This record gives sequence, C-alpha cells and structure tokens, in this order.
Amino acid sequence: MCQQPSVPLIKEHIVFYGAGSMAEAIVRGMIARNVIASDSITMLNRSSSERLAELRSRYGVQGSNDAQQKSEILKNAQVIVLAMKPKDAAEALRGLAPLLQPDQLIVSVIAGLTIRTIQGLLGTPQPVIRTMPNTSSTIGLGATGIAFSKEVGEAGRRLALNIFESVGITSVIEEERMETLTGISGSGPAYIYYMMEAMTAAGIRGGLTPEQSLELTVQSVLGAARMVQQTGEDPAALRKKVTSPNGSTQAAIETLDKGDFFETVIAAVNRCAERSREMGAAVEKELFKNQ
Ligand SMILES: NC(=O)C1=CN([C@@H]2O[C@H](COP(=O)(O)OP(=O)(O)OC[C@H]3O[C@@H](n4cnc5c(N)ncnc54)[C@H](O)[C@@H]3O)[C@@H](O)[C@H]2O)C=CC1
Ligand SMILES: O=C(O)[C@@H]1CCC=N1
Repeated sequence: MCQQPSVPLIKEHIVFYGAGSMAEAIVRGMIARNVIASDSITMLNRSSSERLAELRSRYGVQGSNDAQQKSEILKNAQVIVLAMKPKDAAEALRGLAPLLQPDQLIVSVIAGLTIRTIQGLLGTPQPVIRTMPNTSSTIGLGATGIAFSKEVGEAGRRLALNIFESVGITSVIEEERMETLTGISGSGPAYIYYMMEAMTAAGIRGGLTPEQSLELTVQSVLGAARMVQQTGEDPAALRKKVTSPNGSTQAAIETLDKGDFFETVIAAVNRCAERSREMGAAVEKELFKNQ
C-alpha cells in the first residue's frame, strides 16, 4: 500500500491565481492535512467576490479581486500557482509579467501550457514548475505529474513536491510526457465517474434503489482500486479471478468488448492528450501576436 510521505510545514506564502475547482481542491487538501497555515494562502480570481467570500469562510484563506490589491499580492508572493483555464492564461501571464521578481516560483496546473510558452509570455526566465494534478487532491488522494524548468533550484523542487505530496502522490516526469499523464490521471477521475454513472443507472434499471445502486458501485470501485494497490497483483490477474469460465463476468466483458471497450479507453486517453496539446498550442499562438 502506498504511504503518503510526511510533509514538513510549508512556510512560504502561496497565491492561487485563479480560484476555481482545481485551486480549491489543492487548498482544501493542504488545509485538511495541516501542512500550511490558512493565512499563508491567498486566492485571486477575475471578478467573483461571492466565490472569494465562500473560500475565505470555508478555509480561512485570504482572497481578493481588487486590481490594486491583486498586484501587491502577486508582487509579494513566494509561490504563484497559475490556476485559470488555458483560454485565460495569455492575458493573465501578460498582466503578471511586470510584477515579478526573478526568484518568485511559478507553478502551473494549466493543461497543455508548456514551460516555454509560460516563460515566453512572462518574458523572463522565471523558475517554472509545470504540473498536472487532479481533483482527488481534495481528499489527499490526488496524483500529480510534475516537470521542472532548468531555472528551478533544489529548494523550489522540494517546495513543489511538498505542496503536491501533501495532497496525494507525485510523479516527476519529462515535460514531453505531461499530455499523456493528463490523459491518465488529470482527466482520469472523470472516466471512472462516467463508468460509475453507467453502473448505477444499470442497477436502478434492474430495480435496485438509487441509494443501493450507488453504494454498491462505490464500494466495488473502491475495493477494486484497493485490491490492485494492496495485493500488488496487476489488474488483468485480478480480473481473471472474478471471471469464471463461461460465467456471468465473462458474458459482461464480452459485451464490453463488442463495444471495443479496451481500445475505446485508449483512444479516449489519446484524444485527451491531443486536446491538451491543442489547448497549449492555442495559448502559444498568443506569443507571436503583436510581434
Ligand atoms: N478541474 C480539473 O479536474 C483539473 C483542472 N486542471 C487545470 O486547472 C485549471 C483551472 O481549471 P478549473 O479549476 O477546473 O477551472 P475553473 O473555471 O473552476 O476556475 C478557473 C478560475 O480562474 C479564474 N480566472 C480566470 N482568468 C483569471 C485572471 N485573469 N485572473 C485571475 N483569475 C482568473 C476564474 O475566475 C476561476 O476562478 C485549468 O487550466 C485546467 O486545465 C488541471 C488538472 C485537473
Ligand atoms: O478538462 C480539462 O481540460 C482539465 C484538465 C485535466 C482535467 N480537467
């Protein structure tokens, strides 16, 4: 069973630039794990005061969308986590550029956005950490891919690892693999939820109550994931143990295979990776605007 490493207290001030689902998942996970004081976190968004008030009251963090205050907060941050959608990244990075000091660490969670594009839009060789977390960070069960720009020193690496190890597991990879990782673990929870939606619907259609069907589905997914983790056996071997020759499971798997289940999942992962690259390329185009 994977044990979460113990994480030292994070003392740096972290600013989340973008206060949506992913930023909240990381903040909630860090606060629940007690690895950072809530007043060491500031969350910024574009315009919604209600959203910031909600985050302040839920987690005790600071928050602002006042333009003047935002500039001051960004200037003084030790770590800035870029957590807006890819389509909003170019404008945000251009606005950030004049505020930065050389040692401020930029951590991006933005799908598809390359280190080269981030540094290009900032116009500085800022230390950049490109990551791909997932929303399970909320409960400390996240999985985050991490790639470092060559400007990131040992302290910056350790700090980024501490942040993401506090909300789950981390995997340091070559940046070129980040889109594939997005297809597996960044977006992956959504495929599992989709499978769970279908299993629950089938149970209800077969006469189980919605509560029974959901509870049985959840426990089956949880149990299957834990079996892989705790027994060390691979999923194919565990599947074989469920699948009696000519039995009910075999009939179900054959039905999935009629829909080309295995190759469809691979195609979905590949399309996810490709879409991440497309989103990154759209932001990269902004680099060459007005040149
Ligand atoms: N939701 C997920 O499962 C995951 C998302 N990501 C990445 O995280 C990023 C954010 O995604 P979500 O949180 O799902 O989106 P979201 O739409 O929930 O949040 C985006 C936030 O950015 C803010 N924002 C936009 N432009 C801004 C600006 N110029 N200045 C300040 N704030 C600004 C918005 O107000 C909003 O609060 C995306 O780039 C996505 O690729 C990465 C891994 C998983
Ligand atoms: O759907 C998206 O674009 C983001 C990236 C990974 C998960 N959600």
